[in-house]
Amino acid sequence: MLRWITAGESHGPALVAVIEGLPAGIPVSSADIAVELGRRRLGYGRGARMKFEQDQVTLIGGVRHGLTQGGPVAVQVGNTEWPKWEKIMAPDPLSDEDAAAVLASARNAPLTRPRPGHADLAGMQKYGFDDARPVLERASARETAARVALGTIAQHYLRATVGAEVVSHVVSIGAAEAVADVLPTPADRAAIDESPVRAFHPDSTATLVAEVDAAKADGDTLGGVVEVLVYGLPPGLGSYVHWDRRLDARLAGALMGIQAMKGVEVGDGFTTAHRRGSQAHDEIVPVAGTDGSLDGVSRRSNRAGGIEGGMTNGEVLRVRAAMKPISTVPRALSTLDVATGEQAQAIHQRSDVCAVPAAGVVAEAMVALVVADAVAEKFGGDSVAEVARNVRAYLDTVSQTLPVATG
Ligand SMILES: Cc1cc2nc3c(=O)[nH]c(=O)nc-3n(C[C@H](O)[C@H](O)[C@H](O)COP(=O)(O)O)c2cc1C
Ligand SMILES: C=C(O[C@@H]1CC(C(=O)O)=C[C@@H](OP(=O)(O)O)[C@H]1O)C(=O)O
Repeated sequence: MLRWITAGESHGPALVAVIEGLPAGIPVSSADIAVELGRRRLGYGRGARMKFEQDQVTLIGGVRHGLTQGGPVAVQVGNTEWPKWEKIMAPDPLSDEDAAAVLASARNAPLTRPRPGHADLAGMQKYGFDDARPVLERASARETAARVALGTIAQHYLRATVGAEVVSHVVSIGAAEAVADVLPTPADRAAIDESPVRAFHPDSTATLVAEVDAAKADGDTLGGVVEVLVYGLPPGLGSYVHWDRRLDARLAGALMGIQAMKGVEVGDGFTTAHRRGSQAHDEIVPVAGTDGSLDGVSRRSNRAGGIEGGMTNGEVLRVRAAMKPISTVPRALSTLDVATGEQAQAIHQRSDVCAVPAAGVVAEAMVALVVADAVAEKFGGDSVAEVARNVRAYLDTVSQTLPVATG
């Protein structure tokens, strides 16, 4: 079982993340994590903050000379903007002089006009704050940098043990849909990252970019849909025996746990609900070996997205997440000022117009973490070699559970 947790605020000194339960021998370095964090910062429509702020990765524990050691792995993602926030976000009590300076600073002006759609108002009510600052500091999707750091390790674990690879792409932004003809494979990762909107089909990029430009020109914001695919998973990860062991349920929870995600689809999900059964399921076909005997099974389609009965079925895992539009809307929405009780316009200093491309990278991380957990649960093992051995032994067993020779 993998356990992991993140801590830290948007304008704090650093985010930290710890993951426990990984075997020894997973190759990973701070440079690998930095590459993934760089991917998360990209994307057409991101706000000014992404340009001037930088992530500083430090592996604090659990990794030696590029390999995990079997203990908890701790990662710190430092924030280069910290000096500007050092007093406003200071963990320790301030001297009278510093407290007076913070009170007078424009940067620390109380945020009393909560944004509809953000965590501000409900967070203030829940925790008893009269200022949205402490709420938005932790609700902010800056925290997803910590998840992507852990997701990098999860992806390396999947590659080293079961040989699985994760890829994500943007399916739509606002009302603009990407061309959907063939699914991307891991070989397409670099090409997808080269698109400013992380679209796979080259004809999609201009359409999606134009949608972002139009929203920006209108002082508005956008959401969209991202898809994550995992290639190379064995059948039998997750289980049908209990609701909280179902892999689809675990993936849905993890994806919905990303800030601003409001829908999750497994395979053809919502479309399948409109189909008849004969058009909904993935027919099973035997695969013959060179001598004509049964060598495996395959499917005529993959509408289920690689999961049946809460378990992987050996096909490509495919899930989507729907992101709502960014709630810090430049043409600010109506709210109340909690300091006066009067009608007001919601806070708007700066924000992303659209963060869907970045959300795809975060979704990859969440999927990798859930699938890595399911692999750890099924195969155990304290070293990568032991996990890989367990995987091979299981795959041999799986082929033996198929009916005997057909030919
Ligand atoms: C990568 C990413 C970037 C985001 N950027 C912003 C942003 O710049 N401004 C904003 O208001 N919300 C942004 N959000 C969404 C908020 O974090 C989110 O709406 C808020 O935490 C409330 O949670 P909820 O939308 O799940 O209810 C972003 C989300 C993600 C995943
Ligand atoms: C900092 C990141 O994203 C932030 C997520 C976010 C939000 O409300 O979720 C709001 C914006 O921050 P600010 O309100 O300070 O401009 C984004 O820039 C990041 O992704 O690293």
